[in-house]
Formats: sequence, structure tokens, C-alpha cells
Amino acid sequence: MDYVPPGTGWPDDPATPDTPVAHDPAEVAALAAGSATVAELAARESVCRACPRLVAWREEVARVKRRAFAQETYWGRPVAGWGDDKPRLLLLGLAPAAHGGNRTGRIFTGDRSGDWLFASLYRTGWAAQPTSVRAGDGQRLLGARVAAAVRCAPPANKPTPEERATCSPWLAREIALCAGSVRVLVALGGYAWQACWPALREAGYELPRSRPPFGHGAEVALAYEGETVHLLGCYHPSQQNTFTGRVTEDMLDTIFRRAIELSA
Ligand SMILES: O=c1cc[nH]c(=O)[nH]1
Repeated sequence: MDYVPPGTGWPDDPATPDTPVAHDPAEVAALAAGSATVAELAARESVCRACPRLVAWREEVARVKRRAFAQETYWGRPVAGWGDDKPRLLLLGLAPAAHGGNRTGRIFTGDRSGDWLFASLYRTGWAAQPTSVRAGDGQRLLGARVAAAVRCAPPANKPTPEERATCSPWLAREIALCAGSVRVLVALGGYAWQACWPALREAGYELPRSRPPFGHGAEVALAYEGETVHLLGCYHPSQQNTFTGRVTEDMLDTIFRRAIELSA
């Protein structure tokens, strides 16, 4: 087996061997819509097999592994959202990294982007620890939740438009299940900014007629059941951005401090 089968004791595995599996986009939509809790949603999406290219890639990466992690068992499955079930802050990324979330089973955990992200969340009071290295490491998000627009690690970090559309009901349902408490959403990168727009509409948010351009510090006021909710843009803390100085620690901290102000 090139991935962790459900129900075999992986810390935080939300699924059991009986969890229903989606094999095509229609099943994704039905199972996502029928999920009454974030735990149920996480269980269902964590065994999804609807995108053949992504299933093949996530399992191939889990079989071949990176040399540094050769002794580890890779998760090799879709990576659900993670954190507080009733968050004030919802963070949205692109997709699990091949040797990050696809290895550890927890989004942004065990990759360089996550090192930057969790350090900033810790400095600004949204995380209990400055690092997130593996499921069961004691990390906790404090009033925050992190999810990815696409739940499986994609080849070259680039999901196809069809894969994004197939995965969208999982994202939309997670946004809907958290909407009662969320005051601020942060899109980490332009991909998440684009992907969250239809998912927010499907989740019941009122959006401006046209989507404003993505930028670091961009702010859009949305409404959910009469309450104002803020969408913030933040450059993705990818190695490409952090190596080149396009994103600095201060820039990330500024966004998460702004999220505190807006969610107070
Ligand atoms: O969006 C994401 C999620 C995890 N790791 C990344 O590098 N990007």
C-alpha cells in the first residue's frame, strides 16, 4: 500500500474503513453537501478518488518518497482542512505540497511554506507553537483554521481547472460549515484568491459583482447573513517568494495582525 489506509491509527486520521468514497465529481458534490460537521467532511474528503491524475500522483510520491524522508510512511491521501472547528480566521492555500501535507497528512505541515506560515501565526497569537512538523506534534491553531483550495498534491504544484472545479464542493462546504464564526478569510496567493470566489458564493456569502485584483494586503468586504466578513490577500509564503524577499516575516505578520483587528 503506497498510502495510509483509513482506520489504521494515523494520528488525526478522520476516516474509518467505512467512510464513503467519491469516485467522480457528482459523488464529490453529493458527499460534500451531505456532510453535517467539519469532522464528517474531513473524513469523506480524505478518501476521495475523483481525480485520476491526482490520485496517481499523490500515491506515486508516497511510494517513491524524497530521500530525506525515506524511512517515513507518507499519508498519500487528500489533505482536509485543519484547526479550530469554529474559527474566526480561515486561511486558504493552494494545495498540499508533495512532501509536506501529502507526507504528514496535515496541510502546510512539514514543508518550507508551512515553516514560514506557522512561525508567523505563532508570533501573532494564532498558533500555539512556532512549528508544525507532523500530526500529533502538539501544534494547535487558536481561533484559526487552514484549508487548501485543492485537497491533493498536484504534479508541479499545478492543478488543472477541471481538478479545481471537482474539488470545489469540499472547499465550499468547509467554508459554509465555518461561516457562522468566521470574521476574516486570508487567501494565501492568487490561486486561493481565485478559487475561493465561487466557493464563497456557493457557501452563501454575498460578494461584490466583480472580483477585485489579488495583491498583498488587498481587502474585500463580504457579507454573510447580514454580518460583514473580510477577505484579505496575502502573498503565498512559498520558497520562491521567501527566497526572493517578495514575502518577508514582517509582511506576513502585518496580515495576521490585521486579521486580529478585523475579527475583534
Ligand atoms: O497551499 C499550500 C499548502 C501547503 N503547502 C504549500 O506549499 N502550499
